[in-house]
Amino acid sequence: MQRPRLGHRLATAPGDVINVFRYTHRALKLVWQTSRVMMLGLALATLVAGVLPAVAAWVGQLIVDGVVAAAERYTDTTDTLDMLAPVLWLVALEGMIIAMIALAQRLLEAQQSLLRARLGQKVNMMILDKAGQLSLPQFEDSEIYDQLTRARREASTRPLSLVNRTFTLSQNLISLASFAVLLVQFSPWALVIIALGALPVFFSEARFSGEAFRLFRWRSPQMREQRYLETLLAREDSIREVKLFGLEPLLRQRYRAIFERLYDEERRLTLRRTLWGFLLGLLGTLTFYAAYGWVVLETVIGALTLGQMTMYLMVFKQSQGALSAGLAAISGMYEDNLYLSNLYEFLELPIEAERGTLAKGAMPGDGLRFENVHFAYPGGVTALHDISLHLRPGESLALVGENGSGKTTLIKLLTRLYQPDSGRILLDGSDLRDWQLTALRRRIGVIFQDFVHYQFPAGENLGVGNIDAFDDEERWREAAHRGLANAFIEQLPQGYRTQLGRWFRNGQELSGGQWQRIALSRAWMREEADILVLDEPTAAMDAAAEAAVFERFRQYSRDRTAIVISHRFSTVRSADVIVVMEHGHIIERGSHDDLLAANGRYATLFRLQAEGYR
Ligand SMILES: Nc1ncnc2c1ncn2[C@@H]1O[C@H](COP(=O)(O)OP(=O)(O)OP(=O)(O)O)[C@@H](O)[C@H]1O
Repeated sequence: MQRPRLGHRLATAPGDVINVFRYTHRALKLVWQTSRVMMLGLALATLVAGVLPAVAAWVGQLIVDGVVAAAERYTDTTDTLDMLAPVLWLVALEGMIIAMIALAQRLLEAQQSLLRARLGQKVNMMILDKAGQLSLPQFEDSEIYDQLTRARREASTRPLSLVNRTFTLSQNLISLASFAVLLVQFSPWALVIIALGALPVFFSEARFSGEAFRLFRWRSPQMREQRYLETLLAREDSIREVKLFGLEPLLRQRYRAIFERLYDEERRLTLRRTLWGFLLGLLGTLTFYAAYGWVVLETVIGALTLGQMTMYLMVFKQSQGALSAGLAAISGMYEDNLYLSNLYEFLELPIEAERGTLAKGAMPGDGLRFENVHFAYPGGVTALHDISLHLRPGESLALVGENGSGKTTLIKLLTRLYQPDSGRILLDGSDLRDWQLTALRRRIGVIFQDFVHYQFPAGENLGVGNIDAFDDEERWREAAHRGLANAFIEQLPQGYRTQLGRWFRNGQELSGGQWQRIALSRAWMREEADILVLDEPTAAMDAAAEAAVFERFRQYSRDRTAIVISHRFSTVRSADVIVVMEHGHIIERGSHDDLLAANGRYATLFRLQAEGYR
């Protein structure tokens, strides 16, 4: 495995630097859109928290000088309260300023935490929206999957972090400017000393942020693998097999090994970051004490009053704090920008624009045509070669062939989950590409062999088959009747309202065959669909159930085009056309009787299966 190229380059050219910060304004805009009130509140609280410390330092100076002056004037006969009154007022003022700073800080934190929640939700929704727009080939691309995972893991907190840092930076810049006004009166060199102390840490932090980000990117495939192993070890649908095969130790060992490898890199980076942070941080301490000595010296020789000395020391300390906080904010912004680049990379993935506009074909009633269709999966071998076939409305087609011969792929093309590499697929005389996707999908009802077991109530498990009738209980019942699921659903504790699956409270798990009946009924939710496709719908059913299912299927699909994929010839034989596929080619086609008479592949397979039943 390749080690990450850590620390290989930081943005150095001016263009790069600007580029690195290019997401800042987008993050600001995002927060602005999320809540204007809170963003303005944040800005105000930041301003207050930025200006007040300098004011407090200045009042502090007035207090000390006031005390010294009072002490000088003090004699036994003076009215103490009268003399101290101005100083006491100043002390009260200082107390109020400190209270205001505390209030501003609290308000900052409260608004940040509320914004964090809203913004996290917003970014997650953006990611999920985008995920919904990706095409199937994009989903199957592991690079894109990594991008999605990275975006989901880190991106939701980054926009707010960026905004907070922008504000922290402004707050510290304001403080720094106000401190500078005070410090310049002491000496302009004081500013130079402070800057010299803080810059080295800044550069090292920026460098390490870049390295940390590259490490994060480099390890996203491993993180994904780790998550997958977690799923295997902790999900009910896999744990049964994992337990029976005794896979736990092996999987846990893999999980640990990935962690060790990642941890090793992380430890190296953390150690280096800490060491450099400490060494360069010493410089800051050193410059502070140099300045300290200088201020003390000036006071001793009488150039500064005691009050001024107290103020300058405080201002020195606080300017240094403000400068390093400001610089840390900049390097943090750089880091946030790197992570946001991930998010925006994902959000800006090109998606195929919908070009189709047709809601009706050019030749209604022509049915379905495949014309010399070729197709290969991205990066895979050719799965379909030169497929041509024509199905008229009302005709039924059965697809048979060995595993991997291309039957399901043909259906995926028919439903436009993938596009042919060459050739055309026509519905009612118009290319599928020219059809409006929603209009096309409304006409087709498909149940794939790996249909989803939704952890929803039974009725909704049917409702998903037709989003327009999702909640329609009448339609659920009708569909369940057609799919032979009504009998067992009605016996569930809450009938159609019974939660299915084991994930949630009171969930009822179904048998494989019962789930298949649910899936079949789902297909019947699409009353307006005139093309029905069942990809091995009855594999988990007993023979009697299968016979009953197909009896119903024939009854209800009489005026529709029906496509069935099955390995059971008893199911297949009644279809109008049977197509035999092998390695992506159609090798035979015809009715059951034609194919038996031709005595080819179909006849051999049919006899083989019939033998088995004898
Ligand atoms: N998503 C995919 N990406 C890449 N290759 C795929 C993908 N799905 C299927 N294939 C490959 O395409 C070929 C045809 O697969 P397909 O699923 O169409 O076969 P099938 O005839 O439906 O098989 P089965 O009877 O096992 O369901 C196989 O060689 C398979 O490895």
